[in-house]
Formats: sequence, C-alpha cells, structure tokens
Amino acid sequence: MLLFFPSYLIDPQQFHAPSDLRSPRARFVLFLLFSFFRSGGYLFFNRLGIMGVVFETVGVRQTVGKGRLMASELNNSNPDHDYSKEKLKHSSKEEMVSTMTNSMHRSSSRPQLDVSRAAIQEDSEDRNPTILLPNQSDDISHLALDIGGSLIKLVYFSRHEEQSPDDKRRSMKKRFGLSNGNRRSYPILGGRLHFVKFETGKLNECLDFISSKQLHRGGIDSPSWRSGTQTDANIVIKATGGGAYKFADVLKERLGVSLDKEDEMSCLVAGANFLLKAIRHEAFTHMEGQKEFVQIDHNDMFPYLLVNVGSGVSIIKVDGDGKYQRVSGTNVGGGTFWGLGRLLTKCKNFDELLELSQQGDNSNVDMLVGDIYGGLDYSKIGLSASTIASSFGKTISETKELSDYRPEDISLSLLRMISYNIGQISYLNALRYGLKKIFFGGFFIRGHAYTMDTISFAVHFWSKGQAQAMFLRHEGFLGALGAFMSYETHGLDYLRAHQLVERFPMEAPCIGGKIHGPPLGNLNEKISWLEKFVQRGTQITAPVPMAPPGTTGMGGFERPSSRGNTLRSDASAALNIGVLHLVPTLEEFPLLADPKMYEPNTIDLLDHGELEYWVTVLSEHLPDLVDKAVASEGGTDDAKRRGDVFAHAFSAHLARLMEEPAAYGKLGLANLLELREECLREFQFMDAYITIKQRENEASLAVLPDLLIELDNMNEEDRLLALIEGVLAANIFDWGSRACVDLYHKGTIIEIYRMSRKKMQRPWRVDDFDMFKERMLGSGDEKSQPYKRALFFVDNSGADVVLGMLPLAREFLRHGTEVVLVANSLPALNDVTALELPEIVAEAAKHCDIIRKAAEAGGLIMDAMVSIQEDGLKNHSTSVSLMVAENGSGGPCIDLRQVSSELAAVAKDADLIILEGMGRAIHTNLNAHFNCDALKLAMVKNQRLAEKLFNGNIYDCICRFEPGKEQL
Ligand SMILES: CC(C)(COP(=O)(O)O)[C@@H](O)C(=O)NCCC(=O)O
Ligand SMILES: [Mn+2]
Repeated sequence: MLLFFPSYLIDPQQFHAPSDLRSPRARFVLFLLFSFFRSGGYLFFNRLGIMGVVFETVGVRQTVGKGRLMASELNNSNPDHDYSKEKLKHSSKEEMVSTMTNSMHRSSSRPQLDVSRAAIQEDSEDRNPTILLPNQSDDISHLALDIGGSLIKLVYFSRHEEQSPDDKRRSMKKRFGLSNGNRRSYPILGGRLHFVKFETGKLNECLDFISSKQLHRGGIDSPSWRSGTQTDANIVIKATGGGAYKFADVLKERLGVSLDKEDEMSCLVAGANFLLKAIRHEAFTHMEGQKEFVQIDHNDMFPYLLVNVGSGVSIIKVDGDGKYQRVSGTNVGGGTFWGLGRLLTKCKNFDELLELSQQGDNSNVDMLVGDIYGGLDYSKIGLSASTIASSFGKTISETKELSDYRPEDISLSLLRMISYNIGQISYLNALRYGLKKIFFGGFFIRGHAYTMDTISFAVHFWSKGQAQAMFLRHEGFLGALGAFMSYETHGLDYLRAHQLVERFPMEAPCIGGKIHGPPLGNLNEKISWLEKFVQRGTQITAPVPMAPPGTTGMGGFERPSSRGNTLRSDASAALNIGVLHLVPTLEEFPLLADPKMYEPNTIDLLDHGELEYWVTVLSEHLPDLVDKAVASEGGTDDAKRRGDVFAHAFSAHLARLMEEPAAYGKLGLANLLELREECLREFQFMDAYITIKQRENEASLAVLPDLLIELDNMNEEDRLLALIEGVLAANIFDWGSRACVDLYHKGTIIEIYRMSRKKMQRPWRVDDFDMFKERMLGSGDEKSQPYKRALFFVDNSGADVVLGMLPLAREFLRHGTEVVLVANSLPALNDVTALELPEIVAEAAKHCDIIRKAAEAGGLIMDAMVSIQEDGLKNHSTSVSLMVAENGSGGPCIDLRQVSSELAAVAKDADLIILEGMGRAIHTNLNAHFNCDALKLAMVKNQRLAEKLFNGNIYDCICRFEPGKEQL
C-alpha cells in the first residue's frame, strides 16, 4: 500500500520534534521562522491610511521534555494551564494577533472588509470609489420614526465602527488586477439598520433613548457631533404616522429637532417593497402553526395587496415602487383589540392581553351556530356547530355581569373577532382587484401565531385556497423603514438580498425589538444586563403553560392549531428582528449554475429531530468551546466573565430556536454554526482556536518538505492519488467535531493520522477519483487541457491546509493552473483565514520553488515578507500565480449567495472549484451545481451525518467530481 505520509510521521518522537526543538529539522524550522520574522512583519494600514508595521520576533512554542504530545494538549484549556505564563511566553506574537484582532473585533458581524477598504479615499487608483462609508457623508441622516397611535417605531442606522486591519490585502487585490467591476459611484451606506419600538404612551422613554444614543445627531460617533459643527436647530428627522404631527412640538422641545413629515401610505409601501426585494426570508405563510418562508420573485412581485394592521387598518393595492392606491380600510384593528380589551379585562398592555387569549375559550362568550341549532351543524351552508354565529353574542342573552366572564375568554373572543374580520375584508378586496398575494403588516400581528393562523384561515376559507395570506418579519416597521428610505441620501434602493446580512445579537432571544430602560452602551453594560437577567432566574424563553384545549366556536372555520403551541412569556418577543448589516460588497458567487434554485444547506432543520440533534451537539460542545475561548484571551477574569455570558447568550439563542426554528428566518445548519461564531465575536472572542491553529501550522510546516520529496518521487498518477488521499486524511484535524476532539484526547497526532490513513483505502464512500484523474491527466495518449484557474476553498489550519491542500495546489501549479486559495474572512473554529494564509504560504515557499515562484507571481510572498513595493511587483515573473482570496464568511460553512466581491471577481475566470471539508462540501454545497467543474472533498466526521447522507460511517471519505453544467 502506498504510504502517503513520510516515514517520520510514524514516529511520534520525530513528529513532535519541531515542537521540542531538539531535532535538526526543528532548529532549521526555527531558523527559518526566525529569519522570516526578523526580516519582516505584518503590514497594516490603519484607518487613516498610515502604514504601521508590527514586528514580530520568534514565536515558536516549546514543549520541552515531552516525548509524547497528545493532540489534545494542543488545547490550552487544561485546568492546570497557567494562562498568564502562556501569555508572557508568547507576548510578542499575541501582541501581533491582538493588533490584528483588536482592529477586527470592532466588528461583531460578518466581515465587512471590503466596505471599509473602499472607504479609503486616498485611493487614487479607484477613480470611481464604489462605496462611501457614512463617515464620509455627513449629510446622511440616521434616524426615522413612525409615531403611531399605540407604538413608536424607530429605524436607525449605525455606521460600522471598524475599519479593516488588512488593508495589505486591499493592495494585494489591486495587484491581482481585480477591479471592483461594475460598481456604482454613488454612496451606499456600510453599516447597520436597527429596529426598535416603544409604546406611544411612553414617548419620554423613546426620546431618552434617542438622546442617549445621539441618534438625531447621526449617532455618538458622527463627525458632525464630535466636531460640534451641527446645531440641533438644523436637524431634520424624517417621520411618519399621526404622531409626527401630534408630537412635533415635543420633539422640537426635547431634542431640538424638526420633523419632516412623510406620507404614511407612501412610507408603508416603500418599506414593504424594500423588504420584499432586499430581505431573502422576509415573507412567510402561517397555516396551522406552520411557518413557511416564501421566495418572492422580484420580477413578478406586483401587484399585491398590502394590509397594514396598526391601530386601524389600511388596505393598499401596490402596483410598483411608488405606485399604489389605498383601496379600503377598517376602523376595527389593533386599537380596537387593545382598547376594548383593556376596558373589559383590565390588562395593562397589549402583550398581556394577547397572552391572556392563550388560555381563553371563546365559546363562553361567543354565540355559536350550535347554540342556535341545538348543538347541530348548519351543514346545508357549510357551517359547523362550532362556527361563531355572533361574536360576543352570548353576552346579550344572559343576565351575567362583566365580572362573571373570564378575561381570558373575552380576550380570545376579541382577538378572533378582529382577526377574522381583517382576514375577510382583505380577501374581499383581493377579490375586487383580482389579487392573489396579500401581505399583512403592522404591529397588531406581532408574530403571534394564533393571530396569523386566524387571518390565514379566513383568507384561505373565503378564497377557497385561491389567495394567500403572507406575513412580514419586519411587520411593524414598514412605515418607519419607508420614512428612512425617503432620505435622499440613504442609498438603500439598490441594495439586494445578497448585500444584507441579518444578525441576532445577544438580546434577541430575550427581548426582541422591544427596549426596556436605557440603551446598553458598551459590551460591559451588555454583559451586566445579561448577568442580571440570568441571576433573576428569568427563564429567557419560558413557555407559558397552556390551558387544555377548550371548546369552541370556530367562526366558519376549523380551529387553527397553533393555539396548542407554547407562546413566549413576553408575546412581543416573538418579533424576531435582528440588526440588518448592510454589506454592499457581498455578491452572489458567479459560478452557481442556478442561483435561484441554490439552497446552501444540505440538512433541513425544519425537521424537528434534526434540529434537536444539532442543537444538542452544539450545546454539548459549549463547555469545551468556552474553555478554548477563555484561554485564547489569556484566561483573565474578564475573559472568564465574557465566556460565561457568551455561554448563556448562545444557549438562549439555541433555546429560542428550539422553541421556534424559523425565529431568525429560514434556519439551516450553516446559520446555526455561524451564529455560534458571531456570538463569540459579540463577546469579543475573536479567535478562540488561535493557539491550536498556530501550533498545528508550525508542526505541519515542519514536515512539509519531506512530504514534498516523497511526493516528487512518485509518478504522476500515484502522486495525484496520494494528494487527494492527503487532503481527505488531513481533514480529520477538525476541532469542531466532537468525535475528532475525543480522538485528540485519546491518541497522538500520529496515531490519529494512522487511523485516518487506513481509511484511505478505496473505494471511498463517494469515489469519483478516476473521473477526476482522467480530467486531470487525460486517458491513454490523449493529454487533457490543464485548468486555467482553480479556486481552492480551504478549510482547517495545520495539516489540513499545509499537508493537504497546499501540496495539491502545488500540483495544479505544476500543471500550469493558476490557483486561488479561498479562505474565511473571519475565524471560525480552527479554520484558516485569508489573513493567515500568506504567512503559511511564505513558509511553505521556503521549501518549494514551485510554490515560491507562484506565490511571488501572486504577490503573496511579498505580502507576508518585508516590503510591499507595489512598483516592484509589476515586473514579477511570468510563472502561474498562487493567490489568496477571502470568501466573505465568518463561519465554518459557506453560503455562496453571499461571498466577498474579491472572490466573485476571481471566480469569473475559474474553470475548477475545489470545496474542501465538511462545512463547505457537505453541510453546505453538497447539492450545489456549478458552471465549471467542481471537486468536493471531505471526511465525514459525524456518524449520524455519514449514515443519513451517505449510508456510511464516521470517517468515511467523500470525493465527488462534477463536471460543470457548461461543460456538459
Ligand atoms: C463544524 C464542522 C462543520 C467543521 O468541519 P470541517 O469543515 O472543518 O471539516 C464539523 O466539525 C461539524 O459538523 N461538527 C459538528 C458535529 C459533530 O461534532 O459531530
Ligand atoms: Mn473547518
């Protein structure tokens, strides 16, 4: 059998030599590293565009006196571990890392690297700067209000606080000749849209909120606010809703601002159109407790009926952007429910009333068909005995007083009366204009399952299934969003779904869009808030106990089943609105064969069993992850505190999603895994696996030269097989897999390799190697055309990239194929990032001419080494290039609907993509089709997944080769 791994890999002593500094090899590696670091450093441009150089001295770790280093020892979460010593030992390296991460962790979101890069105006080469950040556009207003009868809705914009640390990559991109393509030259905001609501009766709370965040002045960080150049008297805020008239003077008095009043209907329509076009999972149906997101065809969106259920109800026929007609309305709306409900039940607020309805039985209040017909149906006209003949009808014929009725029953009766009525009137208007699509918005609905089911039922029943009721996740914010859109400088019109990323911060599972008390200013306040929340023993997602299913009149319809579901204690928290991150540089991956049909996730988490399984896997992984995260920040008390709160926050998200899987939009495994990374970043854990990654990189780089020699001694065919085996085997080093981490505790790296290698016997579980080989090497005498450009979607640090993907890349370079290593923009588990790759490649290049020349040609070596002299680079060799591109992701999977513009640009000339690892090739993209050839390589490191997808076993390997659609 072919021994792919060099013989010294079999000897643990040897293998670990680089770490224990005893072998000549280790000394050599140290020497190389030393000279590398001595001679150079990491180049950054800070946000002002001033070049800063962070020098680094030797940063290689020692594990002196250890003969046998368990893989798990790479984990520095060992309880005996002295974090402070570790910190001291590596201070210089960590300083560097912290320089990088500090700049990075100003962003708690998906990478917005390009956005900030584009902001650098000194860039004279970009004649049409594509994106201007808000700090270049003082005139952009940041707040819009919709002041309704019951609620005030705020939409405000916050600019990205961060500027990217890696402007060196920006210059690299230029060197690749990657232009920003057909970008626009008008300003687009790079930042975040926030959605917040207050009760109108608590206007002062709302004004305090605006004032403490200085939202009316463009936010605390705005240049005009800081410089004091803007006086409040000049500030004009867009506002809509009746309160914009009623409270104009109060706002002038309290904040000194004037309101520019926008027409309410225009705002509703503008808000709805924006949401339907720009947010992928905005609209959904809700029938019998089942929520299903609806894919809106932007080319076939109009006409539709928009029903906005606020205090009153407006029914608008929408024919296009700015084209609409208010065709009807009803005065029986949310205000009616709340007003009557308050009088009749003494409830203190809308949500309390809504919650009460959960335990109600309306048949105690409503007159049913059966009450009239002696318990019988009126079947001739299709009415069952339980049909509501008359809402509140029972209360007239009896001699009871109000106090004799249960508030719960009254509340439910009211809710049903109003919901059916709205559903019915909407249907009649849809019928009147021949419309099939009815979108319901407004805060009456508040994501309340029973309300939505009731409305849906009415529409479905009366239209005999011809019309469809759909709801909007941002239901209550249509008007405020429309008012925001009316600023001429907002630049939002052109944003599309792929440029928006919705993030759910810590408080999302706890409070939704509702604000209690003063805003949380900084991380510390957030942490304290969550700690209090936890201490109070508040069950963040406490379900309300439900009354046993009661009787009842069904108002012409059968009972909507969602009534049996649990509801959150705070019904308004069911509004699942995150913060919308505007990332204008994200693009759709251009090689997707059918972007409209593309679904990144392989596993459907709508299947409750799947969701439960994956949530359990992530929960079980949590303690270990917290250990790593805390250790990565030096194990300080502050880090421990952040670690605890992170665990609480992430658990709260998981609990929320278990309760309502569609709470944050359509949920796939990729989203769940990315949520974990985002949550870590929110608590400023920027790279939990940094130490592990560095150590594995060092160990792997040390053995790379011998591996290359061994490979070079093989014939072409054997080598190709060995290379693919190498990629598959090395994918076992995955700190996100429970089984693998357990393995690292049980054996040495080498033992794990051995096991992994044994698995390499073909046929693999999916084995298209022969097809791939034929495409690469041809068959018989017929040589095949080499690929022009291959995109390597790399996965993990250490052996995976160094001993797996890099040698494979080298083989392609040898064939004359240009290679782009595509890596994460932000850290996720032990995945290698685009920022880390140039250094790794530079190290590898020291042992290999092919890599060196190609990396020089691609500008990579210069990137990691001393001088970035752009002029010098223009004359570099004619060898094929090895390049690096960031993928735009900060998770272990990849959604190809939203990739960095850099990746989109390099993809245009690619004729092969290689997706590697479980996250990118199995959890996502297993079923994706491309216009170019695709090779999907991964080891399946989860038993259940192996069984489910491949009818196989854990550690099975997948080598799937798919000729591109255009080639077929
Ligand atoms: C997070 C991962 C997708 C990373 O795998 P990779 O892409 O590195 O091959 C994978 O480790 C995973 O699915 N882990 C969770 C399942 C488990 O622990 O079995
Ligand atoms: Mn990975």
